[in-house]
Amino acid sequence: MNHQIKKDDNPDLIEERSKATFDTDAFGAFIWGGYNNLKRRREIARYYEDHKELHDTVPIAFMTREEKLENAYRKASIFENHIKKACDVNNPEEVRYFNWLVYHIDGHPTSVHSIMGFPTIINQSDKEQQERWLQSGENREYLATYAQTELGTNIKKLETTATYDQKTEEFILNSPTVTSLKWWPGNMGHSHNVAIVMAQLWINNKCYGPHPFFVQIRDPKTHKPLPGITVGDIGPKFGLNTTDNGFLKLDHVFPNGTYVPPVHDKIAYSSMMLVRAIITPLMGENLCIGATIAIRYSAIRRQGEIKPGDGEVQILDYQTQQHRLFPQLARGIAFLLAGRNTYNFCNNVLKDIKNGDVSLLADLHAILCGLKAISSYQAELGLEQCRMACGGHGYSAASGFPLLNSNQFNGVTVEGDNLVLLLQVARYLMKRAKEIRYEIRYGQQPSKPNEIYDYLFDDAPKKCLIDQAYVPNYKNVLESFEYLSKKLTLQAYDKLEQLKQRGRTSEVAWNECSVELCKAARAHIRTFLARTFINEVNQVNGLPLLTVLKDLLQLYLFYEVKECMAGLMEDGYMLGQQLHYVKKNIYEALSKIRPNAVSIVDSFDFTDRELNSVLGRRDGHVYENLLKWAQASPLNKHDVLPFHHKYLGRMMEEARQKSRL
Ligand SMILES: Cc1cc2nc3c(=O)[nH]c(=O)nc-3n(C[C@H](O)[C@H](O)[C@H](O)COP(=O)(O)OP(=O)(O)OC[C@H]3O[C@@H](n4cnc5c(N)ncnc54)[C@H](O)[C@@H]3O)c2cc1C
Repeated sequence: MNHQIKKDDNPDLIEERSKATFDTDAFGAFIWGGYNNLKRRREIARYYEDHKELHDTVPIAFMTREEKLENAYRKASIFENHIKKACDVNNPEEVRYFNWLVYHIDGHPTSVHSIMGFPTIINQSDKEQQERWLQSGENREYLATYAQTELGTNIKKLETTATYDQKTEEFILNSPTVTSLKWWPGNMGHSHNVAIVMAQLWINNKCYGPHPFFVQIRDPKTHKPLPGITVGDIGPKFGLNTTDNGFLKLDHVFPNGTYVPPVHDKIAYSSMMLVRAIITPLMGENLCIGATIAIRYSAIRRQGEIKPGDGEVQILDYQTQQHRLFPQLARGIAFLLAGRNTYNFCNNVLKDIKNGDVSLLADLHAILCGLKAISSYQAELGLEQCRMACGGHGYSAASGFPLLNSNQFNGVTVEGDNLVLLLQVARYLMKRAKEIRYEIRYGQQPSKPNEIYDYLFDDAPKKCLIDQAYVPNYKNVLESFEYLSKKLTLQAYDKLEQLKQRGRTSEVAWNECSVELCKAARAHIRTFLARTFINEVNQVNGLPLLTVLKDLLQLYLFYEVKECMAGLMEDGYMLGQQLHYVKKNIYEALSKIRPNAVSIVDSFDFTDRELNSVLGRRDGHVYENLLKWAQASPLNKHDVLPFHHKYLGRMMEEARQKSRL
């Protein structure tokens, strides 16, 4: 049963919705972690809808950058009055959802304080600092950005210095070179007045590595930059243009406070870990939003015939359209599920770290790096598929894709460039490979199961067992991923060791293996994503929902096998005939998903505000609203543009006069 059916909607959507073989609310509850969460999302969305002062005055696609910022500043100033009424402020998911509804996708002027600056203060300050800065930070008496990246430096070699002056007992922060300028921190350009600055700590001519410093960059009252601070916006970007990413030059600045070392040196990265943990479900959500827009539009768009004379078909009936869109849907769901799992894992490990237990830190770090890299990359490619699937209208801002996709572009870069992150996963895998080769497991109790990488130590079947069984065997597919991941890990390790034996330094050998190291990392994350999806589906009760989830899982798993078939086939592990079974499974899953496709995307329960797309509207009334959208364009405020006669008009008039001569 589809709960979105409404009498006056587009008849094609009503027809699609009436075919649902499962309950869309049950699916929604599965996706959002239970019926109560689904209910709370609806209540929060209703609150947002009922409070017009939180809405954009015009679609932001029609606003200049300054107008976007002013609109977001306006909302930020009333946000606090509303959030306590709209949400349980102790529930991060409710807060995130309300934020998303109010500010939507293009960033906003308090975002970095909430997701990076303030969490850093919470996680990395001592008791005295907390007394001074915690409550006031929560009240937003100040707004803190997180300033790590520099114009031209790499993280390990940050050039910003924090030198301890023994005489005055003060730290002096400095940007000694042009490349040391902080560049990119969100909201630093104009909105925030405090920066958590990562700087190399120098005491007595000895460098203690990068450490965070709490630096007041603007006067709390006048908001003018403080002495020694040069700060501003870095200019327009691909997306996120409602965020003022900034530059910062520090000229002998004295931050407050004394230095207290963290419980563990890795805790300095806890803010980044938390953000990475949030990124994967966000990537899933973005991809599901793109799939929702494209699938709904494909259900109302009729173009061409399949059987001559039978009339124009919905473009969703073309197998190519299904093959383009449904895997994005399945991947989006896989990221949502894996993201939810790792977010919980991350919070638990961060608690452990605070208590001095860092035993799971490496596992967490590797999984977060890898998931962030894979989910952001695949979401970017997938959203582009969704855009292309909408033809010409996909290119219009009315589709929502220009804003959605251009903002997605930052996902592969922020919080660590994807390739650099994959290489970090590979470092972790190389440690495991060494353990396998030497038959020892450093620092691990063999009795303590570790689902993330235990498979690397197990003996998987030497032959791929994918067959043409009527019911696909997911275990066989998972074993194939495990086989490939282990093979690529050991191959990369052996090659590294051989290169070192031939005299290469570790660093040079590493660089010469880096493409293969990234492949191993991708294979490890693919295995993790597949296992999580299988585990989640296995926990579902209720046959109608289970059936549709299994269709999506079937598509997900076999599509991923197809993506990595070269690796599976090159050593004869998988045979040509098995590839045939894989493709058969994909096509079969596409046709099973087709009748439920609109109901699946309806189950996400995205509001029109979230979709921000004329093409993806819930009611399916696309064409009349495309006209309304176009008419709202500021260009159409005038019948004749004010500068027309000055240029084009004059040009045409002069040409006409010349031809009369
Ligand atoms: C929208 C946006 C918001 C941001 N917000 C913030 C913020 O709030 N605070 C903040 O501090 N920073 C922020 N950043 C900066 C961001 O974290 C960095 O841009 C990102 O980590 C990549 O670093 P980089 O720009 O120095 O890229 P580079 O390190 O210069 O990477 C360029 C290329 O070189 C390759 N490369 C680099 N190193 C290696 C290596 N070791 N091995 C192999 N290949 C390598 C990369 O794969 C990449 O292809 C933001 C960036 C963006 C785009």
